[in-house]
Amino acid sequence: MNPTIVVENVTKSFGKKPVLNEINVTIESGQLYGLIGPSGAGKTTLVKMIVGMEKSDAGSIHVLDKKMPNLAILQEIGYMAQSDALYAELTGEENLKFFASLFKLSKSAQKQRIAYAADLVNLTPDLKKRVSAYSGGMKRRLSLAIALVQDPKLLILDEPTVGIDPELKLSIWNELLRLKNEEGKTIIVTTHVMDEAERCDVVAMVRNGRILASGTPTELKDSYHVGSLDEVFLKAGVNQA
Ligand SMILES: Nc1ncnc2c1ncn2[C@@H]1O[C@H](COP(=O)(O)OP(=O)(O)OP(=O)(O)O)[C@@H](O)[C@H]1O
Repeated sequence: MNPTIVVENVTKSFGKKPVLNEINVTIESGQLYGLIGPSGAGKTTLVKMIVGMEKSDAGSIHVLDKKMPNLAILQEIGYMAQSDALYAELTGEENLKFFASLFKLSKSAQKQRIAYAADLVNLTPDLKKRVSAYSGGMKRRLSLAIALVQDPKLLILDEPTVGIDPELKLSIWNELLRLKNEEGKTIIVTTHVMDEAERCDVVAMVRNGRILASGTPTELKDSYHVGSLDEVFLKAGVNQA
């Protein structure tokens, strides 16, 4: 099977500021792929390009064999952005219904998916409340539920667990692993947190718009002769400087 995502020689600047430099990434079907790096490294810009929301200056991106941007492929992508794009005057349930209606789902499948997604993020008791009355963490959880609602082949989650308490964070990670292992979903997660990176099949360490190193967590630690991904990041950064 072809890889789900192929990013080739992608370069991007905003004005005169280079943000991504010659990025190459291949993500296989059914892989949980982590993009890890400090604030401003370029992770969000890269995932926005994979989704088709930003255009690269050079290079190409293919998702499920289609060159991005491609409107039809959006049916296959569940995207959770870093800033919540929610309708504040609608309830949580109405937001979920609205986003579910954008996808090819029957009415009964829609109902089932909304119940599943709301339950996963512990929002079922709050579905009838308006989003304007939600806390920051509740809005993050609703955004994650929206990304999952259409049952996409590919999940792209930009810092999905920021502002979420440890217990729920653990259950979300367990569900991501289940979606990968049992349903064969391909998942991209961006994170600042190394313990989340440890759970990924493959990790790419991003800094200053470049990929410093990539591989499985074990491969990375072995090749840098260190015991943690934090140390890999530090060593890889020194090599770049
Ligand atoms: N629309 C834009 N216009 C101008 N500069 C931008 C724009 N979007 C991002 N940038 C700049 O691009 C760089 C990379 O930003 P990006 O959001 O991709 O980083 P990130 O790794 O996702 O960071 P964080 O973890 O804080 O979200 C930053 O210096 C940011 O200021």
